[in-house]
Amino acid sequence: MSVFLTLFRLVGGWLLLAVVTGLVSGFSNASLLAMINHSLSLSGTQAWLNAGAHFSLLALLMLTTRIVSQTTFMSLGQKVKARLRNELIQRISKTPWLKMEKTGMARTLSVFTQDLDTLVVFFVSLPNLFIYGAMIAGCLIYLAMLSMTVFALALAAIILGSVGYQVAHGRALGLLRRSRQREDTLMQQCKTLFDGGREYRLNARRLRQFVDGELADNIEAVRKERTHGYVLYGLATNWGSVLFFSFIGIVIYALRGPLTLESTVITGYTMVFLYMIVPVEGVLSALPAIASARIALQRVRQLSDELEPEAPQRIEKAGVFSSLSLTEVCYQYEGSDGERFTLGPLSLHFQPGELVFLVGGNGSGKTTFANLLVGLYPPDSGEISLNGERIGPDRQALYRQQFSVVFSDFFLFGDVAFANARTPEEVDRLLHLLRLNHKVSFRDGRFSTTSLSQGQRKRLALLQAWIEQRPFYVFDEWAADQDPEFKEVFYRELLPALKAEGKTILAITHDDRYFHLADRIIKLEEGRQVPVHQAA
Ligand SMILES: Nc1ncnc2c1ncn2[C@@H]1O[C@H](COP(=O)(O)OP(=O)(O)OP(=O)(O)O)[C@@H](O)[C@H]1O
Repeated sequence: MSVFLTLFRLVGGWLLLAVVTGLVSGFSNASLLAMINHSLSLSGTQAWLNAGAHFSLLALLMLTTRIVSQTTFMSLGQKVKARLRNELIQRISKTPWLKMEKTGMARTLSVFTQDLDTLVVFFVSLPNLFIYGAMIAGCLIYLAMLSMTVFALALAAIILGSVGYQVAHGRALGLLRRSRQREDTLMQQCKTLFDGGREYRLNARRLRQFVDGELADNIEAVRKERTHGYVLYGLATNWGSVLFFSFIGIVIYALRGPLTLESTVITGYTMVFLYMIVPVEGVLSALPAIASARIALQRVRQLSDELEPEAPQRIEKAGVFSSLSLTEVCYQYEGSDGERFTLGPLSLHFQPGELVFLVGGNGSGKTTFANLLVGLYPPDSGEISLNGERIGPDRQALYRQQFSVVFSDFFLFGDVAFANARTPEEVDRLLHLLRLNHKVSFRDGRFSTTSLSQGQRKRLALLQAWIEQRPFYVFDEWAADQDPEFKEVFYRELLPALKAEGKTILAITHDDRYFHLADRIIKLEEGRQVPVHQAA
């Protein structure tokens, strides 16, 4: 029932319309049967004509309500899908980066595609559920009118069928739920197949191990769980059919004598029973769609809950950047194997126009510090102040807008968000300085191409950051994949030019031959700041 309540919340009155028209269609369908049965005993032209007119009206009602129900359910399926997609996208866009990182793209994509499609399939099967359900209910009422004893027997068969169905259903649901979780892993594994595509091609053994091992095992596990789940549903459906036919057989052949049923009454029963075969099987085969939809909705809701949005943000304009302070700031990773890495406690101060280098060995916490500094990771303790004001949870978004970052694994956009922050002449000048002017042009806020070498792409990412005109720049090992000539340009021309504009720069670097150019060097070791011993 919770599936319907959730869907009702999403589409409201339209769902009610689709359900009611479906029920009307089903009941009018059952009434048609009663009418046909009744008409067989009529005599006289007038009586036939009257019955014919009733028949036509009822048939028209049954058909029009069926069409309305089917089309409404179908369009509601797409509506729910679009609505949930929008809700999820809105939520993702408001989720702090750390939560997104933890949730992972594979699971999100899997919910976005498979689970939402499952809901659409559910909506497609809903008309049958309601129309057939009402037909069965109508037929049962008609049966009750014909004979209460036969009706009681039918009810007993239905109860027996439901108990059997529930047993299979509980087991099948568990299997389907487990297989859906496996599909997330499968999605992640397919991503690995692409992300590591080059490395796999260069290492055939690794590729085979992955494809024939983990990946094949998972595909097989999904196949088994799905097959078992659906076979159980199939068995439950057949159990329903067996009961149904046994019931028909018992009533028509075994109870005909004891119940002293006349052959005209028997004809009536037979018609009702035969009429019920299609709806009974239709309802039984539509039931797995409800189970799948329930799992899909649970997964959508779970993802939505996990993607908890940031605290409501204060609407205010940032003042001119004058200082940034970190006081006793700490951040800790909780590794899955219980291993922990702690950054801090760190107390640091930054001012406009400062060029600061952040150095330290691999794994010393430089990138973690950059994420913390720019507000992508919230500090576990300590505080960050901008222009002397503490940055609370309600000012995180505003705080982040102070920074332009080129991460070591940066994402290169084809356009620039703040195209007017620099003039086209300034952009052209920097394109020249970055030696990109022969490759890329910048028009109407877009770059002509991003199909460049890795080093060139990184230069373009720097250009984008520069165009944004933020007060604080962070470069994570920006020069690592630049040629020596361009390293010179970066350290001796670009960084000083940004500094001359009054920008604060934190550059994570291992290039010790340029360390003397920094105003200050921060060195990290195992997450803690240590003194720098710089060669003269
Ligand atoms: N997502 C994560 N979950 C758990 N631990 C992490 C995570 N990311 C990094 N770490 C751990 O935090 C430590 C610091 O990592 P970080 O990436 O900040 O180092 P770094 O100084 O930037 O290293 P490098 O010079 O190699 O880029 C490492 O020991 C790493 O194992």
